[in-house]
Amino acid sequence: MPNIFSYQSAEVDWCEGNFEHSAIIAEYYNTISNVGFFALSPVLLYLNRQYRQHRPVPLYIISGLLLCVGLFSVYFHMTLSYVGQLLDELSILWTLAVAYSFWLPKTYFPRCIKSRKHFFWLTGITTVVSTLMSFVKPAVNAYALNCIAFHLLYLMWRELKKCNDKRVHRMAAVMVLWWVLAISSWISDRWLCGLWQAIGFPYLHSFWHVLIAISLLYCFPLVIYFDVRNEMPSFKPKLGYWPSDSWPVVVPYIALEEPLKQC
Ligand SMILES: CCCCCCCC/C=C\CCCCCCCC(=O)N[C@@H](CO)[C@H](O)/C=C/CCCCCCCCCCCCC
Ligand SMILES: [Ca+2]
Ligand SMILES: [Zn+2]
Repeated sequence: MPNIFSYQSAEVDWCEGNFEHSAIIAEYYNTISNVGFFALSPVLLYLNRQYRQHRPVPLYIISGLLLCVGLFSVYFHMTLSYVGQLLDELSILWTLAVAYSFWLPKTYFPRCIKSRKHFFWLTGITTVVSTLMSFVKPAVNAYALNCIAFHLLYLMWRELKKCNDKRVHRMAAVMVLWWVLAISSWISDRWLCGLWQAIGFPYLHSFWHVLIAISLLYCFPLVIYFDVRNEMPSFKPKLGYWPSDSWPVVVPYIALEEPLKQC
């Protein structure tokens, strides 16, 4: 029986050639391109610090989980081991589960769920079952995870229908654009590897890492914006860009404004 920790024991092998740039790192560019996930957490925590002061638990837990996603993705591409692949996929699954538990607006709860506490239990049980099922055919897991993005898009669209702020709509459009580029790179690497190898550019999966990290940079402020609007009625969310609106490269964040108090 092959050792599940051994190099190249995973079901999946990405298009980039193995051990071409290092004797210990199987896919060199797919490994180093995870750097974005390590930057994402401190950026989210720092820029959204007003939100963090009022709702520290979700932001700290999600930031920690994003670091795990980066770490396990590095381990996976470095070794291409079976354990690496499962850790990579399961860390994404649990990050999504925690994000949904904290941030899914109550209006989207199934009818039988009466409170967020019950929703926590539902997501917890669903995620444990999915974790067990993920061992059946690990190669399918990534496809299932990518499908969740379509549900996220649907949620964003429903929430945007209730929002008149043009800047927020623009930020959502930019997020979708980055995601389309990201998912196109992921699919191209998976399905058209022969073509990319033939032209000597089998690096699309590293582009996916960078592009999905950028789309998350837009996705989280949007989620925070809707959370403040739905769950923190004493504040008004305000979209800002760091370092300033006029810079060519900017990072979005959410500031909290207290609506004028009536005496
Ligand atoms: C109300 C809900 C709020 C949800 C907030 C979103 C939380 C997103 C959390 C984590 C996503 C991390 C995805 C990074 C993957 C990096 C590792 C990787 O590349 N793994 C591959 C193998 O190396 C593996 O094949 C990839 C699997 C697919 C993962 C797809 C995850 C879907 C993420 C949704 C992203 C939303 C962005 C914009 C949505 C339109
Ligand atoms: Ca490879
Ligand atoms: Zn990857």
